[in-house]
Amino acid sequence: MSEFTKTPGWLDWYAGPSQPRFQVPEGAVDAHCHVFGPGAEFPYAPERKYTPCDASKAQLYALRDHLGFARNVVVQATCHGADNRAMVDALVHSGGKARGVATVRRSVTDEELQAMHDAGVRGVRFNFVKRLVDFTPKDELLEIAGRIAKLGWHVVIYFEAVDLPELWDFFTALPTTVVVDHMGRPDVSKPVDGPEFELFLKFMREHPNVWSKVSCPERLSVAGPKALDGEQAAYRDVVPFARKVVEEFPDRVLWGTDWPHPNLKDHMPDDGLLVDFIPHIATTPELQRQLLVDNPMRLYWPEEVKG
Ligand SMILES: O=C(O)c1cc(C(=O)O)oc(=O)c1
Repeated sequence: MSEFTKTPGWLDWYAGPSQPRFQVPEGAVDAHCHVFGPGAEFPYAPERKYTPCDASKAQLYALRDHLGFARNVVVQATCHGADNRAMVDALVHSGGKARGVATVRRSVTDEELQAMHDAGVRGVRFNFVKRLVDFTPKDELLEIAGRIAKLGWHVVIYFEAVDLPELWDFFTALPTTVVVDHMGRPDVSKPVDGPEFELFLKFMREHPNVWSKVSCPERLSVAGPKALDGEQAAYRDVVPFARKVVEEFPDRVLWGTDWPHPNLKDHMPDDGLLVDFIPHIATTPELQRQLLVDNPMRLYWPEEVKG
């Protein structure tokens, strides 16, 4: 029994997701998902901002198989702070089918970084979303970035669109590939060709080392409809934003379920219907293959990519 009590109002992941109508290409990678605990085995961090339901590696890999994916990238969830044991445990029990993104502090040793590398970690996450983490000084993050660059890792950044101007100089100084979570959380009630999203596109245009996950329509959508009850046109207000990024930067985009969808307040999506969102944003088999196979393989399993 876990001694943890979930944050009030917590929504658990959707049990019994539907079978997607969209068949993902062979070898597809779910490049953004998490494990939570289980808390009794891998306790949540004292400094966490939320306490989730448990979401184990076995449940994650069952979802992978159900949706038709071949591999996962497991991103350290903030409820585990810089204790990467649950994520690393998921990687080492994946049979080589999962890679990971860790959260580390400057106190991490080279031996610990190497052990994580051996387990399949290929990146660190810097989080600037204030409801999720306490502030970390930029000099500490730059020091970490310099160290992990030597391992060939990349930096994943999570921030809100309104904070991009202030973070621009820091982001553009990072010495690695930089992967933006959830398109930098655009406000999709604003125009897709308005100044806020244009700044994000400019960030990607001017910096060829910047990639984006075109994930989390369930988080970004304002007008819906929700991916529930067989809805095949879910989150249509997010489509123009994600489609724009996929079409302009087809070789620098990734997609992930974001399972088990931390901190959703309004509803929990049916992950099968979330997969059916993909062909609305990557509209040709070629774009779908780049998004789901070629790009994540190049970033996370480069040794398996020929030529
Ligand atoms: O928006 C969020 O609440 C959220 C949280 C986390 C995390 O807690 O790690 O990860 C995500 O990708 C998104």
